[in-house]
Amino acid sequence: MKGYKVITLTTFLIESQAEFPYAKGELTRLLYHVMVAAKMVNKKVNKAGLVDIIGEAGEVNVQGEDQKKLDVFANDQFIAALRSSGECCGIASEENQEIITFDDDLSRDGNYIFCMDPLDGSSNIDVNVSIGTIFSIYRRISPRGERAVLDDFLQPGTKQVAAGYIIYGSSTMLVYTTGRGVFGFTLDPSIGEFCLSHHDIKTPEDGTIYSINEGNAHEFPEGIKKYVAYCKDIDKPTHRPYSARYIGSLVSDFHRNLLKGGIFLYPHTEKNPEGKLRLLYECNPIAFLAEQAGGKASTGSHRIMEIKPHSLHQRVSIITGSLHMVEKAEAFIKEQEPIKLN
Ligand SMILES: O=P(O)(O)OC[C@H]1O[C@](O)(COP(=O)(O)O)[C@@H](O)[C@@H]1O
Ligand SMILES: [Mg+2]
Ligand SMILES: [Mg+2]
Repeated sequence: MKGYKVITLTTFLIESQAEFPYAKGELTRLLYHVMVAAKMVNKKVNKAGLVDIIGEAGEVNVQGEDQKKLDVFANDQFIAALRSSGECCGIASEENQEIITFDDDLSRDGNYIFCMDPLDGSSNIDVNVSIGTIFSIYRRISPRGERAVLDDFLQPGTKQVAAGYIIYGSSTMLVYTTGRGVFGFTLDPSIGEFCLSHHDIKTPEDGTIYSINEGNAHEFPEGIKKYVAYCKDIDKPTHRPYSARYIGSLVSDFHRNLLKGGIFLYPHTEKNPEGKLRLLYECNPIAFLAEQAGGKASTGSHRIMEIKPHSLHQRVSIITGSLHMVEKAEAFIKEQEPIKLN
């Protein structure tokens, strides 16, 4: 039987580390523990209907959302794995109001902080639609050995040393970047290993898929309304109308568009005047991956990764995906901006 060349994520992490002469293996160990937590969550997700992981946890999180049992389970798994890595001195999580820091000396000496959306696409958990985990890693700015502080987390996305997501779908994949391209690993259940399946992913500069929740269309800013209308126009030479695809899990919508070409938009609306998605653990990691794959990520007018965060759970508008499609959407938004008179 024709097999495939097995390059496991563990091997890949170790070999990539060799490219950094001064590396001490700290980031490798941290990413290794992310992989371990992903496997734990994957095991639960795969049998979500059979085990007691469906439904509400009975708590409301800092976002005012009802926490799902799987939100809490994933949060706990990642916190435990990151702690035992000894490389992580603090965590910002969608499910926790404040930053999580550790008392043990080993973790306090950790050089990295971790921002995470432990379970993305919560509204899809109970209906067997793909969901994910999103993460972003920074070097701390506070001194090693001390407790991590809020400022360690309020760094612009350009300071990320690594970012990625795990998608729990028809297969389970871990996709990440350390600023040297984007790589995808698929979990092979028969050997329990994430194996390299997508080398140096590049997203097409143009695509024919647009992803936006049109249920909010009446609240879209004018520029977004115009861009969505443009996507629906009939114009053969430019392959329009584009196809509308919206899963409602950021990870899954982004992943599809990353591979096929496309654009994902979640603009600000009356309901969410700042936008819905969170800068630290949804938009910044997605933006880093998009840019590393040759795509783009903006608020419509500003590069997401240049935003200086002011709070842990800050929300922003996001437009991300294929380069030319994002530029087109930005042009429609610019057109609608009031002309500034000097
Ligand atoms: O239901 P809406 O308003 O379209 O929002 C869907 C978006 O909200 C999210 O579910 C928010 O993430 P969480 O599930 O992690 O809270 C995104 O995954 C998704 O893109
Ligand atoms: Mg999310
Ligand atoms: Mg979430």
